[in-house]
Amino acid sequence: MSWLTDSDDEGDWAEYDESDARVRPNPKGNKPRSKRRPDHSDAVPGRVFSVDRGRYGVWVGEGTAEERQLVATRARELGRKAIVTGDRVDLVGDTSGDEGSLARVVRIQPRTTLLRRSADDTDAVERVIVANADQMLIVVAAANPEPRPRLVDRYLVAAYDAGIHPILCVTKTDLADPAEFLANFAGLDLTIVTSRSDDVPVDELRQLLEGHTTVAVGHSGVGKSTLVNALVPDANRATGRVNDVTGRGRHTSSSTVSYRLGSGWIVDTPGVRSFGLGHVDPASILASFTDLAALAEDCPRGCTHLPDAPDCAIIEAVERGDLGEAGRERLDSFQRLIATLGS
Ligand SMILES: Nc1nc2c(ncn2[C@@H]2O[C@H](COP(=O)(O)OP(=O)(O)OP(=O)(O)O)[C@@H](O)[C@H]2O)c(=O)[nH]1
Ligand SMILES: [Zn+2]
Repeated sequence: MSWLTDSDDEGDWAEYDESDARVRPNPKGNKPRSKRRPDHSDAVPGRVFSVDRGRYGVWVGEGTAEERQLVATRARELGRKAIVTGDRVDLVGDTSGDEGSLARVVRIQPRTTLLRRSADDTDAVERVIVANADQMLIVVAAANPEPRPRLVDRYLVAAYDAGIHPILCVTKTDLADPAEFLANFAGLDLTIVTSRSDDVPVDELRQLLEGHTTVAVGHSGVGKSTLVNALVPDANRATGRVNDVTGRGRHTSSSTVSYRLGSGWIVDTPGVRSFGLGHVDPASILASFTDLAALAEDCPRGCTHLPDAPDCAIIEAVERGDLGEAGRERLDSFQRLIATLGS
C-alpha cells in the first residue's frame, strides 16, 4: 500500500478500473464467474468535497475552464464501499453540474492516505475522516482555551499513523507566549506557525498549504474558523450545493467541509469531537521516526521502546549520545506518543 506516494499524478490511475479486478480470466472458456460490468470509459474524474447522507458534492475539472461542482449519488456497483471527503472518483450520468442535475459515482480511485479515528481508544472499529490528505494542520490556542500537549500528541499519532505530515499552528499568541508549550514538541520534525487574529500570517500559511490537501483539526474555540476565514476567499468555498438538492439545512450531519485554496484544499473537521486511537499500531508511529526505526532493528523481539524496556537499542543508543542532545528529546516525544496509545 502506497501511503506516502504523491497523489497529484492522476495519470497513474487513469486506466485502473476496480470492476476489471472482479472479472477473472476464465481458462475453461465457460460462463464468466461474475457479470461483466460496463467499463464506463467515458466517466469523468472529480474530487469529493462534501458528504451528506448519500449525496456527494464533487468538484470536477479543477483548474480548467470547465471547472464545476456537481452533486452525485453512488452507483449500486460500488457495493458497500464508503465514499469519503477527499476521495478521487469517476462519475457518469448527468455531469453537467446544472441546477438539479445528478451524477453517479462509479469508481473510487486508490487512496494515497486515509485519516481514521475510532470512537474511543478501546474501539478497534475505525471511521474514516478524510482520504488523500497529505498534511494535517493542528490548530491550538496559546490560551483560552489553555493548550493541552496531550491532545496535540493524539493528533500527531493519528497523522503519523496515516503518513500525513503535521503542521502545528498556535493561535491567540496575543494572549500568551507559547514558548513553554512548544518546548513539548522540540524533538519532533514539526512545522510550527504562530498566529494572532490581528496579524494572521496569511502568506506563510498559503505557502505551506498551496498544492496540498490539508486536513485542519483542533478543539472548539481555538480559532480555526478565524484562520480559515482569513485564508479562503468566499468564492472558493465549495459548500452548500449538496444541500440545495436535498433541501436539508447546511451541514447538519456532514462531519467535514472543504475549501479551495489555490491549487490546494483545506478540509475542516467541525463535527469531529473525539479522536479515538484504538485502531493505531505502534509500529506505524515508529515508522514515522526513521532515525529511531533504523536503531530499533537491533531491539529484542516485541520491544516496547518505553523507558522500562530491557535492552532497547533505541534507548541504549540515545544514552550513549549517538543521536546527540536532540536525540534525547526525540526519544522522549516518541515514547510519549507510544504511551498515548496505551493510556
Ligand atoms: N485574542 C484572540 N482571540 C481570537 C484569536 N483567534 C480567534 N479568537 C477568538 O476566539 C473565539 C473562537 O474563534 P473561532 O475562530 O470561532 O474558533 P473555532 O476554533 O472555529 O471554534 P468553533 O467554531 O467552536 O469550532 C472567537 O471569539 C474569536 O474571536 C486570536 O488570535 N486572538
Ligand atoms: Zn526498543
